[in-house]
Amino acid sequence: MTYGNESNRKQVLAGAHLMVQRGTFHILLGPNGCGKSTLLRILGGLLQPDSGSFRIDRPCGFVFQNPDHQIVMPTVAADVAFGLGRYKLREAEVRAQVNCTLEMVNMQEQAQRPTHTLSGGQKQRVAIAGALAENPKVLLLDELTTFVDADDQQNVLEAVKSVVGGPEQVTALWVTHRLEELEYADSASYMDGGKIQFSGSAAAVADYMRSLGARV
Ligand SMILES: Nc1ncnc2c1ncn2[C@@H]1O[C@H](COP(=O)(O)OP(=O)(O)OP(=O)(O)O)[C@@H](O)[C@H]1O
Repeated sequence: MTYGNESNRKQVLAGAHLMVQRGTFHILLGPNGCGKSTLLRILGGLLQPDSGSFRIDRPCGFVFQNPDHQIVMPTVAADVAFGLGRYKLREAEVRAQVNCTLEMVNMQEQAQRPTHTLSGGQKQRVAIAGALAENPKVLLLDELTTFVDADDQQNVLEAVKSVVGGPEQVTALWVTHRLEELEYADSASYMDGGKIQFSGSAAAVADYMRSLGARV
């Protein structure tokens, strides 16, 4: 993947080979600027790569680092319902789907809350519920816990963990800088210089990170 034009080209991905098993929680780690978000955006169809290929289950739900870029409605329930507008569902069906997805992220008690009164982590869970409402096979989650406190971090991770797998075999690809989050993952990868440098179980990646001098 290359950004820029003829006079100012920047190659960001250089043969990033990533394989994630369906129905698992996979963490993607790597230093700032190594290309994690670019890879995620390509997988989510938000960016068109100039070469290479990939296969991914569809539909995919994408959740951004800053929930304020994703939450568009004044209340929690209205926001989760927003994306369902294009499916021509009956009102009762929308209500049922909203309730069900808010329960998945443990936000059912907050359905009528104004979204601007939520904490960062609660907003992330509303954004996740919005993505889940459309029954995605894959959740692409870009640094959701960067700006949240420890309690919210745990709540957001547990919300994602609880929807992974299951009868629908939902897969989560979670980009983060926070190494302690490896304990939630089934598997992980470390990316640097536009390439996947190492992939394996969460424990194997933790060992690899230690070998690079990280405290895990
Ligand atoms: N739209 C763009 N135009 C030009 N360069 C870009 C664009 N988006 C990203 N880049 C550059 O591509 C490189 C990879 O960015 P990317 O956001 O994919 O990295 P990242 O690993 O997710 O970084 P971080 O952990 O800091 O979010 C960076 O050098 C970034 O500045």
